[in-house]
Amino acid sequence: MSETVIRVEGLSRTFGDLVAVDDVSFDVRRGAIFGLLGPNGSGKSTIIRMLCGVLEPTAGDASVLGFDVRKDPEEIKRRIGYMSQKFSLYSDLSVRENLDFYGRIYGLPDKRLVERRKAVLDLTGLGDRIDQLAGTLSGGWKQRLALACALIHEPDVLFLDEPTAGIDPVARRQLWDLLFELAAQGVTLFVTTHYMDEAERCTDVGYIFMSKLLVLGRGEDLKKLPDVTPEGTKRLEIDAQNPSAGLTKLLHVPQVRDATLFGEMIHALVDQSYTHEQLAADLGTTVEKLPIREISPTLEDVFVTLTKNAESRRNNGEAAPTIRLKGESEPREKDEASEPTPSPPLHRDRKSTLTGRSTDGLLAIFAKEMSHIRRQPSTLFFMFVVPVMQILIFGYAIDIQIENIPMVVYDLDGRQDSQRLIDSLVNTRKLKLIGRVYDEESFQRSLSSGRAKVGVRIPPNYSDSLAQGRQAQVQVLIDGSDSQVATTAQSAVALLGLNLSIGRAKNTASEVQRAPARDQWGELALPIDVRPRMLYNPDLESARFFVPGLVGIILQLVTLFLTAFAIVRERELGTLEQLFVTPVGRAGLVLGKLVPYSIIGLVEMLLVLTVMVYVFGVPIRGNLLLLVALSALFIVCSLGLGLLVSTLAKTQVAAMQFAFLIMLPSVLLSGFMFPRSEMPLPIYLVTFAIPVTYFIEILRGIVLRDADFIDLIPSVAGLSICCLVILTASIARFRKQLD
Ligand SMILES: Nc1ncnc2c1ncn2[C@@H]1O[C@H](COP(=O)(O)OP(=O)(O)OP(=O)(O)O)[C@@H](O)[C@H]1O
Repeated sequence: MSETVIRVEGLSRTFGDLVAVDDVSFDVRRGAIFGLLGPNGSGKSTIIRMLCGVLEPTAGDASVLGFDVRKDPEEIKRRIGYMSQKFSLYSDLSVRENLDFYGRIYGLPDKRLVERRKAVLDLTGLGDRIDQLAGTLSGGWKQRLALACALIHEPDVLFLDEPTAGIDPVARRQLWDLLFELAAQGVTLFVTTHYMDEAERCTDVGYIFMSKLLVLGRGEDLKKLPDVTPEGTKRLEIDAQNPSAGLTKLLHVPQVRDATLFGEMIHALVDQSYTHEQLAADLGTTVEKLPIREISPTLEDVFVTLTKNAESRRNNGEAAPTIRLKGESEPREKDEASEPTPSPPLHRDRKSTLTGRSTDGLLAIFAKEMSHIRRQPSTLFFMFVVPVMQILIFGYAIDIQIENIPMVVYDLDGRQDSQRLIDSLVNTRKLKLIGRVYDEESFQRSLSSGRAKVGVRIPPNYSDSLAQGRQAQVQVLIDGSDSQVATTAQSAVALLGLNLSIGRAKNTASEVQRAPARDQWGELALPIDVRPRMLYNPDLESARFFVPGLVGIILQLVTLFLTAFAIVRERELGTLEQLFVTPVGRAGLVLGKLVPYSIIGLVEMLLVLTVMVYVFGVPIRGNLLLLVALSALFIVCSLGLGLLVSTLAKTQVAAMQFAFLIMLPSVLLSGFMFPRSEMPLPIYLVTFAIPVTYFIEILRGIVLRDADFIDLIPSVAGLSICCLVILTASIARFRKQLD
């Protein structure tokens, strides 16, 4: 008897209350083509996932090549190949890149990889298309590529989950020819399918219905089952003129136990005693005009009959035990003493660089990720051009220095003093004279139309009042609809009024020789001299304040979006599931995906800093190395956030929404736009949970104030805590999803 390669005993799997696989047992021998059939949702894929070591059984045991699916899933993954239901390779990589990626994932050394690549290309006939992008292959060729990738490491067992779904009959046949070739080479094939003709091609078949294995055996033996063609009955194929009408008639005939359409023919299970003449008469014709022949059942007949029987048994509350036919597929009696020993590898040369550590596959994933990035111009654009555009647009647009506020003057005095007042207003540079008006209505209208934000009315007696030492009143109307503009205008005119008044007061005091105070040179001076001095940003340029903060926001935006999308996209395409069936380690998977983006993050950071220094003229006063080191910490934190988003979002659209949800408070509450100290207490407390808050403090500290590490300890501590919490949460969630 041939060696057993897959052994399944009492295997069950539940998802909550749903029993997906119920007490299933079977054996598969080496070199067999074992077909598992069953309707949608009957549990076929769940069985495959358990056998591939990616889903833990709820009960029962299973082993593949002698390795227990619970204890040694990684050993199994190294030795099996898996081809999933839908195309789950990388569309933006070429045939060669896909093959090389899988080769490296399985740790094939370079020389071996070249040999194996050639072998699988020869087998699948893909050699001419080696540089074609996988996404541009037709359905049949895609499946060949999937098969080639699944074979690159010479697996002993190949699991194929509905490999021919959605491809044309010719491509289907060609794929089956390849499978026969593999079986002839000694590879064991485990195939699930809906197609009965494919079931006929299998050496052994199992039929699963509503999570239970109903029948198991060789196709030919199954067809002879008494349940399928009970004693005293026969199966006929009837070539009726009008098969549908004929079927309806036959279903009412007592001797007809069952009838169904097979293309243009009627297949009927009838009593042995029911003659062809009677049948022809029941169909309203004669036996000469009605070709009838006795046939043996097809596998479809077998499964349809067994399903009906199982349903009626189930309805009667009876158990439906698995029907097992003698043969290789029959499970052995469980023998505790003789635990199966791992089979010797079928293939000779299984050299591999796999270490069995969790970092296996890191380099392969890293290289693949870099290829994705290279291939996608939109990603490159998003990574390098968008940040520069953002910093330029935001840096210029977010300018809180308000100057040149439009002003109209209604000068009723029109003499030298009033002109001096107007000149002084313009000289503040906060106000810009856009016109003069000569009547009250025009004065009001220029404000109500929004043409001017400030209106200055100088009374007719302005010069006289000054000359006579009386108080001169000047009316200034300010449009308050934009509070920032209004406040600037208000303080500009108030300050100007005060300065002009002090000037006049000084002159008067000088004339009467009554100085309120004198400076050290004996000159007339103000009694109290307050001297404010601006540090770090003496000209109060808003670019200096905003641009370093922008660096932090842009860095978070790009790294967060890229990481979240890179992982969610892979999940959406099904390639992540495909990767889980390979020996790639968890750390290898996570790091392989994150490291490229952290490198990109750092490069991007330097790019944005360059724009900051050379375009906005904001020099970095502090230590650049310290800035880069702390930026690296922030990038790790941002990547962690991306990973977290990828564990929460199932689709790329959802990832986008989650990422925005994170970005909004980062922009509005981090102190980037509005000072945190002005926020209400509850919101202020929330700002401590936003990582970019600390990074903006660090950036402003190093860039503007030459802050050193000691100055930054509180921010570094805050950022480190955020980083730790986010990474722990995201890695824990990500790991759980891998299990
Ligand atoms: N991760 C899961 N969580 C919850 N239910 C699941 C999960 N995976 C599978 N199921 C359920 O288990 C049952 C069996 O699913 P399975 O995918 O194994 O069926 P299948 O026979 O392969 O169907 P198909 O031919 O459509 O692929 C289905 O009802 C399915 O909804």
